[in-house]
Formats: sequence, C-alpha cells, structure tokens
Amino acid sequence: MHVFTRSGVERTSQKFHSTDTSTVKKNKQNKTATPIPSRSHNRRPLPPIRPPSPALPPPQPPLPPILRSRLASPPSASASLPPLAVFRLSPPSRPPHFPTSTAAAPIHHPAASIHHSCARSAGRASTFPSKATRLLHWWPPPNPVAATSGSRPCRQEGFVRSLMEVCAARAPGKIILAGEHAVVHGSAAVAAAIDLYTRCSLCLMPLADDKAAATLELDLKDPGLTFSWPCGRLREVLLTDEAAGAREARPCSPDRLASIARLLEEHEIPEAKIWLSAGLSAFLFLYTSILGCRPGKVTVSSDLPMGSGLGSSAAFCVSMSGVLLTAAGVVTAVGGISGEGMGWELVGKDDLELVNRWAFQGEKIIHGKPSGIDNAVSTFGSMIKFKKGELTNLKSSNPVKMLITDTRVGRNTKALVAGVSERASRHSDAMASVFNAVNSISEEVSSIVELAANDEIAITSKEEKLAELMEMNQGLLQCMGVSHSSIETVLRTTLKFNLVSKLTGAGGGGCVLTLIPTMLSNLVLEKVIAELESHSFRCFKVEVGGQGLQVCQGGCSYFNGDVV
Ligand SMILES: Nc1ncnc2c1ncn2[C@@H]1O[C@H](COP(=O)(O)OP(=O)(O)OP(=O)(O)O)[C@@H](O)[C@H]1O
Ligand SMILES: C[C@@](O)(CCO)CC(=O)[O-]
Repeated sequence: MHVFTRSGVERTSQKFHSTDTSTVKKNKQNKTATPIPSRSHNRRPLPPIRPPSPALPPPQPPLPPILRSRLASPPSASASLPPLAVFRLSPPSRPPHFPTSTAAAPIHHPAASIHHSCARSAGRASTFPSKATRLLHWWPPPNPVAATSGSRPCRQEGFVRSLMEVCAARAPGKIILAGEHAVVHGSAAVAAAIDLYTRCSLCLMPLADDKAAATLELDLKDPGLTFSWPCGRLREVLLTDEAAGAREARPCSPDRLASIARLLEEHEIPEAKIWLSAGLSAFLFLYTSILGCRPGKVTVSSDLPMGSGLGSSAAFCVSMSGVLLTAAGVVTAVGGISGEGMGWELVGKDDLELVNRWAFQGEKIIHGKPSGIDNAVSTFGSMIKFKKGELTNLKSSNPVKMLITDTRVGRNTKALVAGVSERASRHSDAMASVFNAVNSISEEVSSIVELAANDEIAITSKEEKLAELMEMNQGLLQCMGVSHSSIETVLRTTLKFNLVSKLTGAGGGGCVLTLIPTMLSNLVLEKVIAELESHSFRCFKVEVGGQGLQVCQGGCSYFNGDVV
C-alpha cells in the first residue's frame, strides 16, 4: 500500500470573481420532487427528494467522440452485450484518441479575440508552421544553456526547451465509489481513475521581435472556442512578465483573480457558454504563474462530458499543470507506457506531487472549496482512499463491474458544494452525523474492495456488501440535498431489477453508478440499459483504476493543433 501526502492544502474557501456564473443564472432544472419506490423485499420508500440548491446547469455539449464508441447501445447497434465499467488495475490498452480539429470564425475585440468553432469535422488551415520550419525559426536557441547542453538537456527551471517546443499531457477523469461531498468536510472517500482523458498540448512560440504581435492562444476543442490574448495586454493587466517560479504551487490571490476576470470580460464570452469562464480563469492563472506572459498556443480536447461528475475540471487542471510544468522543465517523463505506442510517458512521484499541488490551485478557482480528491486521483491514477489530503492506494482484488449512466442534466460542482456547506452550517449536529456515517461507509468500502474473493459465494457476498454501502451512501447524499429527479429516475429504474445505484461526483444531475453483480445475466443487463435509455439517458463503459497523468515531451507531433 503506497501513501502519498498532498502538502500545502489550503482549506479556506475562495470567493469567485464577477464572471462566476452561479450568481448569474438560476437552476432551471425540473424541480419536481420524486419519491423512490420500495424494493420488492419490502424496503420502505425513501422520502421525497428536494432538487439541489442553486446549481447552474451548463448546457450539455455534444457527446465527446470517444464516448460515442462507449455507448452501451450505439444508435445503430444491434442488441449485443452492453459494455460496462470494469475495475481493472492495469493500465488500459486502448490507444489514446484525438478528435479532429474544428473550423473557426473569428469575432474581433480590440484587446482579445475569441473564435467560435462551427463544425467538428471541418478542416482548418493550421496556424502552426511545419515542424521543420519551426526548428529553423527557433534556431539558434534563445538561451545559452540550450546551446551548450545537447539536444534534450534543458531541465533548468524557468527555461523552456527551444528545440522541442511541443509537449503534451493527458489526465484521466474519475468515479467516486463513496464519500463525495462529505470528503470536503473531512470524511474519507474512495475514488478511481477512468480511461477517459483530457489532453492539453502546448506549442511555445518564439519570443517575437515584434512583441506587440505576440499572443497567448487557447483552443478549446470541446466547446469549440478559441481565445487569444496579446501578451502585452496580459503583462499590463496582470502586472507581471516573468513566471515567479514553477517549483512552488502558489494560490491565486483575490487581486490576481480580479485581474483575470477583467481579461475575461474583454472577451464577451457567449452567454450560452459562460460556464466556461471558471475553466478559463484557471487556465490564465496556471499559464501565467508557470510560464509568465510568453507567447504560446494551448490546445485542449477531452473525452469527458463536462460538468457530469466524472471530474472534467480536475482532468483539465491536472493535464494543464502537467503540460506547463513539463514545458517549464520542472517535470520530467520517466518512461514509456507499454502498449500505448503514442509517446505517452509516466511521471515520477515527486513531479506528480508538484503537478497535483498546482492542479489543486486551479481546482480552487473552478470549485471554490475542493477537497482535492478529484485532482489527486486524476494525477496519481489507480483506486484511492482520500481523507484530509492523505491518499492511500487501494489494490482491488476482484473486478467490480459498474454501469455509468449519464442523466445529461448539467450542473455546477461549485454551487452544489456550497449548498452542502450552507446546509452544514444551518444544521451542524445533524450534518456532522451524516458526514460521520459517510466516513464509516468509505472506510468499509475501501476494506471490501481490497478483500480477495475466490469463489462465487465469496464474490457475491462481497458485491452484496458493496451494494448495500452504495445504497446507504446514496441515502446520505439525499440528506445532503444533492440528488435530483433525474438521478432518482435512474435509482428507480435499476431498483426494479434489484440493482443498486448511487450518484457519482457532485450530483444534481450528471452521472450515476450502478453496481453490476458478476452473476447478473446479460439479458437482464440489456433490459436495464434499454429502460434507462428510454428515459434519454446515456449508458457507457469505462475501464477503472488505470494510470494518472502522462506526458509527451517532444517526440509528439502536431497536425492542425492536435497532438497526433
Ligand atoms: N475540456 C474542457 N475544456 C474547457 N473547460 C473545461 C473542460 N473540462 C472542464 N472544464 C471546466 O470545468 C468546468 C466543469 O467543472 P465541474 O466541476 O462543474 O464538473 P466536473 O468536474 O465534470 O464534475 P465533478 O466535479 O462532479 O466531478 C466547466 O464548466 C469548465 O469551466
Ligand atoms: C463533490 C466533491 O466531493 C467531489 C466532486 O467530484 C467535491 C470535492 O471533493 O472537491
């Protein structure tokens, strides 16, 4: 059992700036209370569920391409065996997926610009020179260290490699088996990485003679938007040029957050995509803190549905921190991943700790008061128990099958976390008991997943215990006020088949986990999925417990802004 410690965790909540959308929009979700029916073996019906307190539902973006291939019932597929989430502690063998680039129509602004992508599949003339041209353009290296130290030598802080200016990182999403929300208040939680990734790639531009022309560009493939800021404007507003040192993760001060908000206001982000502003703030903070105001282009693409409980914000912050710290020369790859063949490499433990600390600072901008579990599991991978910043690796001895159902109801983690904290301050004793009960559940779940079950009876008994704990955890999440009528529909549907489900992540919509017993017949499973999908939910499979952050240092190449 390995134990990592996340140091430097700040538990004070940070007030968000004026672009925080949770105050702008109200939750327009269906607020009808829906009771759950009792199970066949005489369980009492649970009390009606009140919809979560102020959650902002971002409009659900189209399904990421990789998820389309994971749908339990692809639109045109015949009724074959539906795929499931399987806990597996080996790294996934599926090669990474990179979506195609998008077409853009620019909207101009004097200080900053934003481009809206029109079609996922349409090609776009690359703004990147070919690799050969870039090398020529960059020669001789701008730093004397590079000139004297060989082809891959530049590992000094503050110096960015000149010959291999392209690097990339990818970080996985996660599911939470037990303990969400309570973990923010000090309880234990159990989470596992899934094999859906967010990828960030970075191309550092030459420090142009014409400083006025230098820009920082961010291409977000999933919402289909490109943002750019003149580096001069960044210096002017952030009152900084140089990165203050990437080796120490620093929090974003309220002043800096206010300056970042000013930079974002200049962009006039479309109202329908205003929920992106939290991620943009995290990006500007991480980029300028780690690399200063130097010109570059960052491209982000993700397999994860955003704002659905699968840790998209953590995967965004971890992959972003990973690529920036790699470019800054403070994080180094330690070796390849067998079977991947795409140049992804693992990162050493100390470097992962640093990435995790930076990502946590980014998560604080997006979430307000994160526990740190999402960025920890995205950074370190595997299955973990997390309590008060301490992480314990869990070795799952039997595969545990989970079906993931995306209710497609958008919500906002920050608002949901704040809602639970408000309830905790209104009913401190009652909520302390709820958090305490969740802590016991998570501790028990973490012991059970490590138990080796060697025959059908032992496996069934293990799964029954897990199911009961998941059911209890879901009941306590309802007490916290983070369930939703769509989640209740999933619970009700799976309960008809005697299957247990619980929400995963922040709740309020998003994704739900259903434990699939090893002995369940495929026929029954198909019926469950068909019924879930008849409610317009999406069911899909993931592999669980794989690697965390991976980087690609040079050696990766670019086409139209995507790493290929
Ligand atoms: N690929 C991406 N591109 C741009 N922004 C992203 C991306 N992924 C996440 N984000 C940012 O993170 C926000 C979603 O974070 P949120 O915490 O609400 O959901 P989540 O992390 O998917 O769910 P949970 O925290 O419950 O696991 C988005 O609104 C956006 O600001
Ligand atoms: C809801 C929460 O517990 C998990 C979100 O994935 C928030 C957190 O721990 O930061």
